[in-house]
Amino acid sequence: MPTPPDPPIELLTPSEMGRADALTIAGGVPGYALMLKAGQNVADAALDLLRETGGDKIAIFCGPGNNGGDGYVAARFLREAGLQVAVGALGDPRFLRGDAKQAFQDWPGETRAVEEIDLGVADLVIDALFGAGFSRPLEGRALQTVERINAAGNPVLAVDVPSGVDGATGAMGSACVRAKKTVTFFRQKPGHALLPGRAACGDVLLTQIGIESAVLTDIAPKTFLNLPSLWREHLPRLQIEGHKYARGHLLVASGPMTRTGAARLAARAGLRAGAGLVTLVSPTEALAVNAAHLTAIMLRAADSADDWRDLLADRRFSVCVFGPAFGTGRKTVEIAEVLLAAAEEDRPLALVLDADALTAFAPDWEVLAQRIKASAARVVLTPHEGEFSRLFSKKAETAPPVSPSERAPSHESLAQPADFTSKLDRARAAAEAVGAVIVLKGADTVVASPDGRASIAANAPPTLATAGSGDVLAGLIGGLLAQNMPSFEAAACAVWLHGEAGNLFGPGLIAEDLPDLLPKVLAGLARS
Ligand SMILES: NC(=O)C1=CN([C@@H]2O[C@H](COP(=O)(O)OP(=O)(O)OC[C@H]3O[C@@H](n4cnc5c(N)ncnc54)[C@H](OP(=O)(O)O)[C@@H]3O)[C@@H](O)[C@H]2O)[C@@H](O)CC1
Ligand SMILES: Nc1ncnc2c1ncn2[C@@H]1O[C@H](COP(=O)(O)OP(=O)(O)O)[C@@H](O)[C@H]1O
Ligand SMILES: [K+]
Repeated sequence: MPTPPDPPIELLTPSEMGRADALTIAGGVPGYALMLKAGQNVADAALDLLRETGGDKIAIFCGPGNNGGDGYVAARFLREAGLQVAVGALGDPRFLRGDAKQAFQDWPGETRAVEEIDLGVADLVIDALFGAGFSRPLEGRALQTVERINAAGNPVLAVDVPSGVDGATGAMGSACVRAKKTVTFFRQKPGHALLPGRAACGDVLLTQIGIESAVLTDIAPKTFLNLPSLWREHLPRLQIEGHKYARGHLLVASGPMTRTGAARLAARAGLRAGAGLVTLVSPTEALAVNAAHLTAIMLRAADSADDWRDLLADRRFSVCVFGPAFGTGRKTVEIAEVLLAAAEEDRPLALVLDADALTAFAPDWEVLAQRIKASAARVVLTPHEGEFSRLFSKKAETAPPVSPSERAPSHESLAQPADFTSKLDRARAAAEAVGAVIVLKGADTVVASPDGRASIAANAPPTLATAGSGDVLAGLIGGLLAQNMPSFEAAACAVWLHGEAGNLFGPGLIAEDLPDLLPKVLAGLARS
């Protein structure tokens, strides 16, 4: 029997996790049984860490909710395992309720105030202050406790999420615990993948506590880790009898004479990603410089929006990457409009609008949204944070649709400051408002689809922060779209391939290196 493919890895918001919990309890599993298993998993992870670092003294900081409850359970198991356990409570533990109260009552040791815990002697700190219920920036005693834990510098094991990190958004307010490891339960949360939360978690250990995956049918999560399991089944498959046109013909628009490199990077990436043919469309003045650098990639001239209209009369051109280093003037808007208008039901066309093509519309995102919605083209927009803010800085005249996530931005403007508004929510709201797949780039690139699905990538190395690497990404997306991969999956796949190529190369990476790493990354993907 062939082994079934790995399923996509869902990320559950704290409220979705609450539903998973509630459905499990409604199915007959006591809530305290879940907490016992969670606390046991924390204790096991603590024992593993101590085996690495040595020592037998553990300080556990327990908060006023069920995260604290997990802490009291772990304290009991660790004491039973022969360790010296000091427990500090934030808030009076006599006011604990429900399962956390039970856990406190079952803890046979002493409980002191957090301030009384001596961090100088602890070999390991367990942070069970706040988890899924963390709801506002830390202040007062809670803030002081977190700052004291960080300043002491002991290795920290966080329960569920490092305290101070919002599990839904990865945001932190005033401060958060810096953990060496984070033990979480059932499924990871967006806050484990989104920055700055991801950086505060250390290694994330996913453990099971008796919640069945079947509860996800009811919850229908729409956020996923960007891993091959999310898009593998949509990868292009070569046909024995296939010809190059069956793999799509990708156009990439070049900028003027002194700004041609970005398009060539995108074009080469598109070809490596598997587009059957790639044509660079160059202003006449830049033909010679482009011609001097191209071999397998073809070259055509187009200067005006009319030239582009004529070019697109050839219906074999199926995808266009438009924007890298193109210029932000009126002509850019006109050509984008020609591209969007060229798509018809019987003339499929996919567009990757990147860089200057986004800035040229800024701040009139509603104009872009109108054009996209009126178009039959499949559209992917690939802004980095700066381009996103520029494009979406203007207030909506008519309220755009609200984000499906629990912490929806207000939509006064889609480009909210980063505080407690998540990158995930902003990308989702923009995808829905514009009617295109949004790739909101960065170290935690979010790909959001207008249908509400979203992925978060956690595999990209910081070496990708190098000039031209975004152009390569745009080309990769174009190359996959050319082979008819669906837009959301193509964008997510390209983001993952881009990250893996960066990992494969290591230090010293420049954008030119990326396209030629693709064969190795693709071969590894085929083997996995
Ligand atoms: N769901 C599951 O399946 C399972 C969940 N489990 C565990 O439960 C955890 C979630 O527990 P939870 O819902 O009780 O929330 P939790 O994180 O303890 O915090 C709530 C308390 O903190 C307070 N508070 C919040 N922010 C604050 C701030 N900035 N500064 C000060 N106070 C603040 C808040 O006060 P309030 O906002 O009500 O005033 C409230 O008192 C989850 O992370 C996991 O570890 C496991 O046992 C296994 C099964
Ligand atoms: N710190 C980082 N870690 C991982 N990936 C990053 C980081 N910074 C940027 N990237 C990635 O590098 C690419 C940069 O794209 P972009 O900002 O458009 O650059 P350029 O315009 O120079 O091509 C994006 O894919 C982005 O996700
Ligand atoms: K915690």
